[in-house]
Amino acid sequence: MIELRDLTKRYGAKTAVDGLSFTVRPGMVTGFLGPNGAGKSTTMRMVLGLDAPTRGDVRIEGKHYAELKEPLNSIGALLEAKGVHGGRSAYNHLLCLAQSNGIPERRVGEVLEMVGLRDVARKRPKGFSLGMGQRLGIAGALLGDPRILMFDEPVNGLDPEGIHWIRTLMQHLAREGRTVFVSSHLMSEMAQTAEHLVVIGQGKLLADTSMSQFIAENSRTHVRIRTPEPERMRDALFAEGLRPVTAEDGALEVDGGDAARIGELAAAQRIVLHELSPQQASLEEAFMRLTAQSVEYHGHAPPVGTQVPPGGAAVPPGGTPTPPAWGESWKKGGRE
Ligand SMILES: Nc1ncnc2c1ncn2[C@@H]1O[C@H](COP(=O)(O)OP(=O)(O)OP(=O)(O)O)[C@@H](O)[C@H]1O
Repeated sequence: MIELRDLTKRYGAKTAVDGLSFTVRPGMVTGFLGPNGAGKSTTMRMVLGLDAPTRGDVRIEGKHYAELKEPLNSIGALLEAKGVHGGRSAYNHLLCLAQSNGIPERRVGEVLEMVGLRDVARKRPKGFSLGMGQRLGIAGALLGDPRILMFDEPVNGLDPEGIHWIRTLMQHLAREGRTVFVSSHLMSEMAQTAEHLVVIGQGKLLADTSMSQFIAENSRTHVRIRTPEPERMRDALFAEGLRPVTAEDGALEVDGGDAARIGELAAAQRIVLHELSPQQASLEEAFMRLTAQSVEYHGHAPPVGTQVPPGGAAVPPGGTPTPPAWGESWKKGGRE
């Protein structure tokens, strides 16, 4: 378990982490999400005692990192895969780490096997691909057989096979009852990996919720209808108690509507349809809406599919404005 209480880090005038309080629990993968510069790496460095908090506290199994007797047995971390001595073989790199932490040498062979690097164990990491470097970093994290694992953007730059491997490994470690805390700036990646989500923006907690709750709240469907007779269709929908809105391209959109029922309604009234399609909001869109106000470096265009008026709420194209309190219900303490 990792517990953060009011964790804050300032660099001069910049507040990188701003009063974060949440708990990372064992037995599941917890995704730590936020746009670039949100404060994820700074938070993880404070967990490991590499950065001192300006205010607040973070504990691993109830202790500060510096108080852990055998830190590698408690928490294994992958912060930056490049932190490997390029001139030493992969085996010797891990052996040094093992010896300086009282870990038996046989464990080196075991972790190399686990990450699939046994055949290149005697090679120098200098010549390793990005994926092999990540695997070596993960081998180092697993060396002490820790109860807690923490990975900072582990899939960055990996090919699909590497991404699949890391995802499967994290889920396997969680099923063994370990605490797995993994950061990413990609919602789509986390949707397939994490059971729980902690979302931050500009150092502040935006959400602390289960993935299933996040999906349930964000997979609201609407039905899109295109017809040469929009007025008649609109009247027919209203008569059925449905409330269509007109999208920018003139299509009608019915929130939460049932496509089959709407099709039958159109047929009964002999209204010609050019399109009748159920639509689902993607989690990536939901994540971008949530963090839109707190993205540190905006590009020239707003996030795809959203328009954000200054200080206002996100508006899906042609849709109903999302209230500013969007997602409020699953902020902080939304665990079931
Ligand atoms: N040593 C430092 N000195 C000054 N500012 C820093 C320092 N480290 C981080 N920051 C700033 O703190 C903020 C948070 O950075 P951090 O690297 O923790 O974010 P992140 O969420 O990990 O981002 P990314 O996804 O881009 O890695 C950024 O604005 C960053 O520029």
